[in-house]
Amino acid sequence: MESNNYEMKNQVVHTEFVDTGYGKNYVKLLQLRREGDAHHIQELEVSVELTLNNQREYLYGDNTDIIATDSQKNTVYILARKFGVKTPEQFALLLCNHFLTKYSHVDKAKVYIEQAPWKRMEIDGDKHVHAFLISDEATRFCDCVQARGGKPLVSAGLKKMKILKTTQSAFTGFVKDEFRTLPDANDRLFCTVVDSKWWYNTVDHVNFDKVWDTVKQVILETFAGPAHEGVFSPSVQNTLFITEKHVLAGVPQIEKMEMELPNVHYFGVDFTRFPKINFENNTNEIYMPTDKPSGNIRAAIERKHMSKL
Ligand SMILES: O=c1[nH]c(=O)c2[nH]c(=O)[nH]c2[nH]1
Repeated sequence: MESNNYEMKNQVVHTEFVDTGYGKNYVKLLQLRREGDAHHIQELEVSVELTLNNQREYLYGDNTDIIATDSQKNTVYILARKFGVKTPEQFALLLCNHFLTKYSHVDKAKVYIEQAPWKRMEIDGDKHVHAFLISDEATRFCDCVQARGGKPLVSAGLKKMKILKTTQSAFTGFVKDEFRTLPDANDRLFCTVVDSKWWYNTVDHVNFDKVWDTVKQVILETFAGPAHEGVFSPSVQNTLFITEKHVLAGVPQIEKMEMELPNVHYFGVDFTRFPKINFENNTNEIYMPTDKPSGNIRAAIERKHMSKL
């Protein structure tokens, strides 16, 4: 990065660039592919960022090297039209490769894509050929970063997936001191909003759609357990770690995974404060959903490559 000396109010300030980048955010596109009556859609929001090999536009107001963010936006549409969008990851790779090969003064290209969660409508149990419904179960996203001369680094993720279970969750045995008021909970509700991201160790022959579905299923199964028994969770921390372990065990192309799980609290309402009310003898349990504050638990794990000695 270029360094520069700037004289300001008779003082010379020495600075150098730590990082630069510019691009177009949130370029929205919908791809429609018609296969006879069967139509397929893919809606994406694409953000592009380029880093150039010099900073003359910042330093001197010299724009000769700037590939306008407007041109970057056009590139998104042109490449989608020319090559089609197969998966968000494949499209991010295509864009990074394009910017690095077309412009020799681009040092690094970064693309972030979010996919709109359209699902095919079902009418009378049949999948509709051309009608869709947005389902915000989870948001799929991916990231691709490629530096000149380097391999593309692709990560993908799943966020905003809210899940809840009503038993098989406990939290006991934590620090007992003068700051503690929370009692041990042997059986509590467990609700979280999954935010996860994983990094690929290869981009060759990866079925990105299949991996995304697999990771989502592993997260759900590790949280919920078998349909009729469930699985016990001693803490959010332990469930988070076991989920990441299962993902790395199940998908060899994933090198590293991070998750952030807020602990969305559901507090029991204290009905002993209403001594004059007769609540009958029933099984209604009433909780108070509390979105803030929430606990927040996060961890990232990566493969440890053991030497073969
Ligand atoms: O699973 C949990 N982990 C914590 O660290 C924690 N802290 C807390 O108050 N409740 C919980 N639950």
